[in-house]
Amino acid sequence: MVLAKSDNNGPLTPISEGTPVPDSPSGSAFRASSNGKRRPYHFSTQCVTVENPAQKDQYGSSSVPIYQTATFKGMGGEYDYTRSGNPTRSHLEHHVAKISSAAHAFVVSSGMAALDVITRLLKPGDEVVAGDDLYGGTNRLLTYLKNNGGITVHHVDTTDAPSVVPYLRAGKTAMVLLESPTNPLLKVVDIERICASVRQHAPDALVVVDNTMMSPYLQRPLEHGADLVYDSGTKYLSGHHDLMAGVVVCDRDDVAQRIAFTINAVGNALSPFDSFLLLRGIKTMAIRMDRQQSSAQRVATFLDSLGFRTFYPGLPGHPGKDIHERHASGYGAVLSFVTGDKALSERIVGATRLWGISVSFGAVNSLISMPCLMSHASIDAATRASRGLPEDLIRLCVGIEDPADLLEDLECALLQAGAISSVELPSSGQRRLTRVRPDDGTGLIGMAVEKINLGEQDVEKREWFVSAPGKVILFGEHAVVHGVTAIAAAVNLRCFGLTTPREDGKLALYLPDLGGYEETWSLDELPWDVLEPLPEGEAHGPVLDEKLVAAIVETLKAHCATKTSQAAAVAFLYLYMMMARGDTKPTFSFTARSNMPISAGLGSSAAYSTCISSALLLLHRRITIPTEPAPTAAPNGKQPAHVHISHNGRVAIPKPTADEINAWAFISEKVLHGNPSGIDNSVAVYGGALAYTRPGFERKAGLDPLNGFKSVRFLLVNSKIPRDTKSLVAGVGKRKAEEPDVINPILDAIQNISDEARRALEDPELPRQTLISGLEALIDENHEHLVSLGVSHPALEVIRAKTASAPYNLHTKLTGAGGGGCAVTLVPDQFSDEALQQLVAELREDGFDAYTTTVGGSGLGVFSPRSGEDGENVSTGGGDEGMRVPLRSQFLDKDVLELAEWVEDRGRWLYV
Ligand SMILES: Nc1ncnc2c1ncn2[C@@H]1O[C@H](COP(=O)(O)OP(=O)(O)OP(=O)(O)O)[C@@H](O)[C@H]1O
Ligand SMILES: C[C@@](O)(CCO)CC(=O)[O-]
Repeated sequence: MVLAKSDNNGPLTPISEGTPVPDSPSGSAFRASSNGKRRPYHFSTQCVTVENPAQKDQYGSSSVPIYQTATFKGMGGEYDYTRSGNPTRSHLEHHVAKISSAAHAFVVSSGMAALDVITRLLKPGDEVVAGDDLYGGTNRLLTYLKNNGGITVHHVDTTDAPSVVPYLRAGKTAMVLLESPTNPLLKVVDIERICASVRQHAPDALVVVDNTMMSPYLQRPLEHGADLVYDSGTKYLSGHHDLMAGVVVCDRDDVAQRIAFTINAVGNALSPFDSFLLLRGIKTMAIRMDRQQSSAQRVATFLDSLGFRTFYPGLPGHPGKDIHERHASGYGAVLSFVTGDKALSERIVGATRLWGISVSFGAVNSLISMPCLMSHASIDAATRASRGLPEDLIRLCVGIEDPADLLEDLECALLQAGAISSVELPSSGQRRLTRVRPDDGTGLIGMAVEKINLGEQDVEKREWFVSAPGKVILFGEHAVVHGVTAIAAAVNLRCFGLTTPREDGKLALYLPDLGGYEETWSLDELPWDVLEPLPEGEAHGPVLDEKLVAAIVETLKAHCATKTSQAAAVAFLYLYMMMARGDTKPTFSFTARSNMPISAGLGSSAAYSTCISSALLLLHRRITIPTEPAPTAAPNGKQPAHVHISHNGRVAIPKPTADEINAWAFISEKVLHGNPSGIDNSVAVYGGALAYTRPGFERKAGLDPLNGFKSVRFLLVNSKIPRDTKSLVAGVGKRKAEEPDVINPILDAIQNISDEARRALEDPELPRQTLISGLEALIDENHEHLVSLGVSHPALEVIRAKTASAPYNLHTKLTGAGGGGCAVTLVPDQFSDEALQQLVAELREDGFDAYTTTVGGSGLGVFSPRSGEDGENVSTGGGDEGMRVPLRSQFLDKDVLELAEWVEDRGRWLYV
């Protein structure tokens, strides 16, 4: 079938040469216009005009007849056997190609059959890159091929386009499988960008898109560079849940020939009767979907306004909204949300009446389901957890019922399940729905915040600059959370924080590294009514005030943060509020920038936590930083009276101050990481290299400085696979609780490794070569244990293999939380700079980032008050927020590569 392409909104563009020009308006993709030129019909018009000019009906039937026959008489005719071809099916395929603006279309017996036909293009040894938030059935078929077909499958977060690149290998990657938006988390994939990366790095690979969530009405991925698109025709195309069908479309003739061969060979083409039904369903597709998606938008807005975390690309805060809008002309009719409690979600699903409990979507009837119990149950619980699929997720597939009925039914179910409560407002008599917090079942979220009389503001009048390093864990990550000793050192990559005073009574947070997050709060917007202030002189306890965390999260909802920026903002506001004393609340802007990769296992969160902790302690006047001792003036006023020994600012911040900063940085880490061991913030504050054992376990807790690392070179390689420390740490904790007999011996073995490394580093008699080769052996051993703990990742194994291959023969382990992130490689003294450069270049070619580094540098630094002239009390005059911006504007303008040097050059820094 050869048809013309359409633009993004549905109409077709002029027919290309060689295309058969249809002679009937109803079979054509074109309409006449007043100037005599033919113009394309709109999508909904095309849907109803089912006529194939090459296939005229002998009686002029206005509906395509069902050729319910297996065989056709005679020889040499167009059809002989329905497995190979059938007129009803041909009509349907012509029609599907037309509305998909594709050159070729095929219809088969189900959506999974469509994927089966496509994956038969693969051969043993091929690699497939697929998303990590896939439809359960797709996942099942890929797992089958992995186990039985010699195919390697890499599950990658395709919503982060750069993270796909490390897996694209010319000559190896044969297929990249995408869904956008994903089902059921509605994450958006940048199809166009990934297609471009595939063309660059693995030009022979086919990009295949499962377009079922959108249908050809809303999205046509062939126009964005995909090679093959398939749909489960059971969904929007048919629209009535009365048939199963799959659709494959493509433009490439060679691929189409191979697909046609497979369909004929395996015999899974769609039956004549189902072809007729599907053809009939398509006629109303556009009008059905218009109604469905407008209702979906209302439902999503309703849930979002109640404070449920709702996933729908049509909501203003959806992180993939812009990308989605570039690829599609609507947001579809599937959305999902979480309640915070699996049992509560089950009660909600069970309480609905109009929303049918069913798998699948796309039908005229609205459906509700819990993916973890239904459509995604074929993915095991651990994999679901590792892919971030919440167990309490509810998916809604919106139909064509009256939206008012749908909303009312949902509201009743939420009320009946106890997810919301209805309060009558005495003033107006109106009802107000309020979400009930799932953890205690009683407290209400979203209550009006009391206006707080802040009284006189006492604002510091100067800028404060702080900085803290990232870290590399050499031995003992994860095990350290459970009381094992770990060895870590500061790296020369840092986070920098700057406070700038404001005179407008507001607090602001600027996080340029997190997608340019910028938020300003009036102090009375913060949930002070939930805060239980720390009694004067008392330290924060070991447990977070979860009520306050939840209230801050709730406050931030209105500000539409992404998950990462929200976490950073919650930590900042939590510390700010907890540190506040009485009515003395400083107002300022805080800006953080870092020159290390974020969420890559190098402790970016601890560096950030240390920066906010020290800045907030300073601004709340809970600590003071000593001024740099000024050289005493000589009697003649010209020469210093005594020799001023330069320590480059080191050891200038006293230990009690550093301890206080570390304690609060740990609180921030708790907000960000759930159950941190405290090693990352300790390195960020104290710097150097440390052996760290967490308090509260059987071993003696402690924080012992270690020597011996300073001269060792390391290579840090960032796999660029994003991952979440919080869930990785939680995953290991869960395994330890469930399989103590497996996990505890691993933890003991890691303790032995840390002990051995420590002994070796502290042994002045040990020959250098023995030390290095001993550390290499321990690196290998430790990595194997981390693999057994389940925190490695294929990309980390690729990095290990590469660095271990000849001529390099280096030893590498994952560092930090794993699951992606960074690997650390020990670079022996004799290893040449040329070889190192060559290795770095090759790793970069493979899509990784690599940095050479030495470890053990300074910890927390604060810009000395005496040398702050650069930024003190200089007003720009034009500041729209009533703030002074001299340092800040320069800080924001600096290229990340120049940042460290520029910051250092500002003046005198004092370090722990
Ligand atoms: N420069 C920054 N600006 C703002 N927030 C930051 C910055 N760096 C880190 N963060 C916060 O820390 C989080 C990253 O923490 P995560 O634990 O995932 O990575 P990491 O600390 O780099 O790795 P690891 O803990 O495994 O060593 C971010 O999501 C963000 O909330
Ligand atoms: C995985 C972990 O051991 C290191 C993260 O950098 C967690 C921790 O110690 O907090």
